[in-house]
Amino acid sequence: MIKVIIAGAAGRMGRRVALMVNRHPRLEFAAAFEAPGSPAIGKDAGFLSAGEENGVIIGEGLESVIDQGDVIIDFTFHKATMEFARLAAQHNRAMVIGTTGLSAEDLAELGGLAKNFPCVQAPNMSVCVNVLFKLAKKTAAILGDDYDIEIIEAHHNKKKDAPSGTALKLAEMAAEGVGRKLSEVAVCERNGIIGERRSEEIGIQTIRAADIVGEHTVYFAGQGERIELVHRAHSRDHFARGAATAAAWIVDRENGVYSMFDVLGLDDL
Ligand SMILES: NC(=O)C1=CN([C@@H]2O[C@H](COP(=O)(O)OP(=O)(O)OC[C@H]3O[C@@H](n4cnc5c(N)ncnc54)[C@H](O)[C@@H]3O)[C@@H](O)[C@H]2O)C=CC1
Ligand SMILES: O=C(O)C1=N[C@H](C(=O)O)C[C@H](O)C1
Repeated sequence: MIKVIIAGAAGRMGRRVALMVNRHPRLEFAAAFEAPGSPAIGKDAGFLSAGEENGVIIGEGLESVIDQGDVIIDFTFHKATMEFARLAAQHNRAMVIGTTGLSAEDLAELGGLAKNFPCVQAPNMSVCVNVLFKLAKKTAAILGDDYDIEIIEAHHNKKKDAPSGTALKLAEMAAEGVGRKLSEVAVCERNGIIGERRSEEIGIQTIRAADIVGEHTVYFAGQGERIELVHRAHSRDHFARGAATAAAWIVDRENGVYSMFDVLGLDDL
């Protein structure tokens, strides 16, 4: 069995990941940890996620549990994720990184660190969303420059980063489809007398409200008609299931950074 360490085990995602790891035939939930000072430290992770004790007591920080597992599943906060990646590189532990909000510098550092460990990093672990990424690129490529591309994302009011990592990836895929560089055409805010929309813009707008799990819509709008590509998450379980699938997949890989396209075999689409 592949032994899994869950980072941020008391979080919204950490709790669902614990359930999906338990259900996976090749994975064993071996250890869990939380941020120093978290009230969850010392509690049973199974009790937090499923209301039933499973004997995995939540530790304080990754160093306290890193020897107990083969692969770390991380849904925490970007600064913490980078600390875990540095430790994973030192101890040659595999990682699955679902945390969003990693900067371009963070991703460049991760690429260097991953010479010493294998890692799946993806802003969305859902099968349908990864198919949507491919559809966004293909649709943009088919429709070309005459269609305005706009993205709207909606999430719960506890989310810390904006736009969502998924919205940014959708924008990147659409930009690739029409041969644009996202950093040159992304527009994440509109307010005041902003003038007419430049045709090459890719707009990304954010909604934060109550308990919305996660919704993404990509508009391709032409004269008199539009296509909308939409994904709505009904719960967090499909993200967690994707992370468990990635954990079972990554342990046998060479060092390096992989995506969910690699895990799901979507790369050639
Ligand atoms: N890739 C994907 O499919 C998905 C990614 N996410 C991303 O996952 C991240 C977490 O989301 P949620 O679970 O909703 O947040 P959350 O705030 O409910 O959970 C994060 C957990 O990480 C813990 N944490 C923070 N710093 C830590 C540290 N230094 N050491 C150990 N634990 C630490 C927190 O105490 C908290 O329990 C966000 O970046 C979110 O965007 C969320 C859903 C799906
Ligand atoms: O914070 C969340 O909840 C989610 N975050 C991810 C993102 O930023 O794209 C994925 C999902 O939409 C849920």
